[in-house]
Amino acid sequence: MISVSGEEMKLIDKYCIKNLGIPGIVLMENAALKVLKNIEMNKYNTFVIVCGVGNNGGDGLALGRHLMVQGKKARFFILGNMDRGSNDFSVNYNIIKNINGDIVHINSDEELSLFKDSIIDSDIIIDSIFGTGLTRNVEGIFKDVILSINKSEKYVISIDIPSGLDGNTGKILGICVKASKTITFQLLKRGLMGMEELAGEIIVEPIGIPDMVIDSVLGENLKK
Ligand SMILES: NC(=O)C1=CN([C@@H]2O[C@H](COP(=O)(O)OP(=O)(O)OC[C@H]3O[C@@H](n4cnc5c(N)ncnc54)[C@H](O)[C@@H]3O)[C@@H](O)[C@H]2O)[C@H](O)CC1
Ligand SMILES: [K+]
Repeated sequence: MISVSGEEMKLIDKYCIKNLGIPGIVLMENAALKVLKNIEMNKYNTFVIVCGVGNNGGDGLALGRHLMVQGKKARFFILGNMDRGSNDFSVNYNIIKNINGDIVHINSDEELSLFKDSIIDSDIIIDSIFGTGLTRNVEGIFKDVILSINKSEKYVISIDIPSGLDGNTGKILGICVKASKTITFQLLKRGLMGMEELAGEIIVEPIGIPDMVIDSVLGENLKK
């Protein structure tokens, strides 16, 4: 099976959007539906969805919208500076606001303890904090949240990559979510290889990226 670095995945993403005209929001929606497909819906009713403000977070918001539409209880916890939200994250954030979604921004100890209480009452946690955009060690409130997720021993699904794991090297950057299942998009990220201990069951799901893009980007990189 082909494996890619986070950087290569971003180049593939960019090629799709810039050269083929497939909007990123379409890839994000496809990604969300592929995570939905891998959730045993009859088992879970109350979801806690933890979102960063990048596209990984956007995936979680889009997934949560589909869960809400299917009658599931979803509470969204947002981590990070909203002013730095990616465009596609913001599109899905606004939709959740418009459908009166239950959103909590974790900026204080008070909201952190609300988060801890919510995960105790939940059936399942969705980890959409960081994906291939993780750039440095996880610290502060992000670390506290991941600690709480891991302490909860709840069933956890990580979107694309367990948050805190470097998608290129497989290194843990400070702390990492311990997932029960990880749904990674289109191609296996190199950092996930052999990481079932942390990522749980790893499922690679295509999200509609044509092979010609992968051949062209990876072919280019192989030539370098
Ligand atoms: N083709 C595809 O594979 C698709 C992937 N999708 C999803 O997009 C993410 C990658 O999104 P990106 O916006 O590049 O980055 P992240 O969301 O992973 O995170 C970036 C976000 O987090 C901040 N950040 C980074 N490191 C830290 C840190 N240590 N502490 C705090 N904050 C940090 C950074 O500043 C950004 O704000 C990919 O994984 C997929 O889930 C698309 O949705 C669909 C196509
Ligand atoms: K994640």
